[in-house]
Amino acid sequence: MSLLTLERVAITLGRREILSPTTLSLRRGEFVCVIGPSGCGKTTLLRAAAGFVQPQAGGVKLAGQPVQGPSREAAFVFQDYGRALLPWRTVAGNVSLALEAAGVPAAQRRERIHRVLATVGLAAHADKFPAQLSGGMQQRAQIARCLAQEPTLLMMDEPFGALDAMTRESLQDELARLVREQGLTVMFVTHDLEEAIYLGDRVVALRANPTADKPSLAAVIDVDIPRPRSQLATKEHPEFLRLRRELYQYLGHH
Ligand SMILES: Nc1ncnc2c1ncn2[C@@H]1O[C@H](COP(=O)(O)OP(=O)(O)OP(=O)(O)O)[C@@H](O)[C@H]1O
Repeated sequence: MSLLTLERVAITLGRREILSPTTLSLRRGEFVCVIGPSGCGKTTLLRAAAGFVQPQAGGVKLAGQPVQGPSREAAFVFQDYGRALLPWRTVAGNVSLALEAAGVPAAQRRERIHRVLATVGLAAHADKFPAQLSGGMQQRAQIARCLAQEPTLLMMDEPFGALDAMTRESLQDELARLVREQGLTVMFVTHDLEEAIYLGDRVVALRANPTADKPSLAAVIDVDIPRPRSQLATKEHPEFLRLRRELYQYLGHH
C-alpha cells in the first residue's frame, strides 16, 4: 500500500525545467533514497513531495489525500542543523517547539520530550544549548524535534552531509534502527552512493538537464540486501558492490 504518491510531478523554476514529469510512490515503512548529480533537482523533488513547493504539473498524494502545503504528517530534516535549531533554546526547548506547534498541553510535553530524547541518545543533554553539542548531537536533536511531531513520513535532505565519516556512520545506523522500530516511511536525499544503498530499500537516481528521451528519473533500483545491515559486512556484500557499480554507471554515463 503506498503512503506517498507523486504522479507526473514536473517543476520549472524561472524558464528552466528542473524536473521533468516524475512518477514515484513510497510504500508505508519504505526507505527510499534519492541520488543524482549536483543541481539535478533532488531537493526540489523532496520539497515538492513535502508540499513546500507546488509543481507546475502533476500532483502529490499523502495517504490518498492531495498535498497542497506542508503538513504535520511529514517532518523535514535539513542538512544545516546549526540553522534548524534555535540557539537560545535548550535541546529540550527545541524539541518542545514541535509539541507547542501541535498544541500539546504543557503537562504532557515533559514526558514526550524525555521519550524522544532517549530515542536518539540525548536524554543526558536535555538542558544543554545547541552550541554546547557536537555536530552529530545537534543533528540528533533536530531528528528528535521531528520525531516529537509524530510524523508518518520523514523527509531528509542530506542530513549527514556535514558530519565527519565516523559520526555519519553511527547516525546512519541509529536512523535505520529508529525507522524500523517506529515504522516510519523515509525519503532521503544524498549525493553519496554508498549511503543511499546502505540505507535504502530502493534508490532513485535522477539525472540533470532532462530531455524528452532522457527524463529526470534515470533509474529506480531495489536494494535486496538483508537487514539489519552493518557497516562492514553490508559494504562487502556482493549485492552492495554490484549495485554500487550499476548506480555509478547511471550517474556517470547517462
Ligand atoms: N528558486 C529557484 N529559482 C531558480 N532556480 C532554482 C531555484 N531553486 C533551485 N534552483 C535551481 O534548480 C536546480 C535544482 O536545484 P536542487 O537544489 O533541487 O538540486 P539538488 O540536486 O538538490 O542539488 P545539490 O546536490 O547541489 O543540493 C539547480 O540548478 C538550482 O540552481
